[in-house]
Amino acid sequence: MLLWPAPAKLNLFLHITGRREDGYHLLQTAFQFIDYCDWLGFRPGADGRIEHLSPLPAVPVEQDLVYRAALLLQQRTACSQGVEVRIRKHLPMGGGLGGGSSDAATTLVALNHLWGTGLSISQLAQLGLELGADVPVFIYGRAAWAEGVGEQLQPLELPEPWYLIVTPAVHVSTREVFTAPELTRDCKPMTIPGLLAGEGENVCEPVVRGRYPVVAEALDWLSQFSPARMTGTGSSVFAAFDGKSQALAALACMPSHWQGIVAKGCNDSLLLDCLEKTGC
Ligand SMILES: C[C@](O)(CO)[C@H](O)COP(=O)(O)OP(=O)(O)OC[C@H]1O[C@@H](n2ccc(N)nc2=O)[C@H](O)[C@@H]1O
Ligand SMILES: Nc1ncnc2c1ncn2[C@@H]1O[C@H](COP(=O)(O)OP(=O)(O)OP(=O)(O)O)[C@@H](O)[C@H]1O
Repeated sequence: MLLWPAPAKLNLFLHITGRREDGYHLLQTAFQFIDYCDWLGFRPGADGRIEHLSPLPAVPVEQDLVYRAALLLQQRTACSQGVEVRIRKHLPMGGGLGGGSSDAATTLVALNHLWGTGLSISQLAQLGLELGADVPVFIYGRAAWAEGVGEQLQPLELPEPWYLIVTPAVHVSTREVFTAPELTRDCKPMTIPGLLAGEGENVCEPVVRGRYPVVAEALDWLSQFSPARMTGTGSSVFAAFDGKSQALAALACMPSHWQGIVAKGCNDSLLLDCLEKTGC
């Protein structure tokens, strides 16, 4: 069975410029992928059943984004086929690396191909947005400048450094951060040249630092090697290094109760590479 990658993302900065009427926050962010991923396997079947063969311990199957993505595509395209899905989960959950969203995106892209449902990439991205604000960027698979709730995307060419990503053992709820009264919601609009000149920060960082001291500790520890920042609403924090060996050397000093990943920044995601290689 072909395994499909569902890579992680980093938010290189994250600003909030306002709020929509439905309460969702208007963001500016830059997404870049890393070459570290979950792996998903799909076996299509004729009987219409969607079976999740490797459910996640803490997530009921009906709430799993892989199951929800498969069901959504099946229903919207009136597809009569089903599928057995297996996941090899590597990405930490609730870490701000977008693992659930990426699993959903890979499911939509893979099943659209395997079921022959014929949706365009932009139709898949629109469908994905119903599952989560981060899903569209994973469907397009290109590093991007994002606005709106993260669905207005412009491709970006960015340096592709090695990153050390540290995930302290704490689950940060995205909803909790976005409802925090102390969150800065009135950032002045930034521009792509500003990003490339090094401007930008993650406005969720002070909120998470204040509420989860272990994230503050991880940021402070990582900053001794290279400027460190939180991705998304945390809990993962990351720093860029010139080479893999420097990132691995820092990882070797990391306190053992944290999870650390050394990975390369990618402007094209592993999913996109896989589609290009297989000619899908
Ligand atoms: C923080 C980011 O990871 C940055 O990339 C994303 O904006 C979050 O995207 P996501 O995990 O796909 O988020 P969703 O599953 O759509 O939303 C989770 C919860 O976060 C809040 N939320 C999310 C995104 C957004 N732009 N504004 C919000 O207020 C909403 O209360 C929502 O109920
Ligand atoms: N396939 C899945 N993988 C991971 N989490 C899932 C999945 N399906 C549903 N979830 C739910 O989504 C929540 C967020 O998981 P995820 O790993 O995407 O967090 P995250 O990286 O912080 O995401 P984001 O930055 O997009 O908020 C989990 O706590 C879990 O309850």
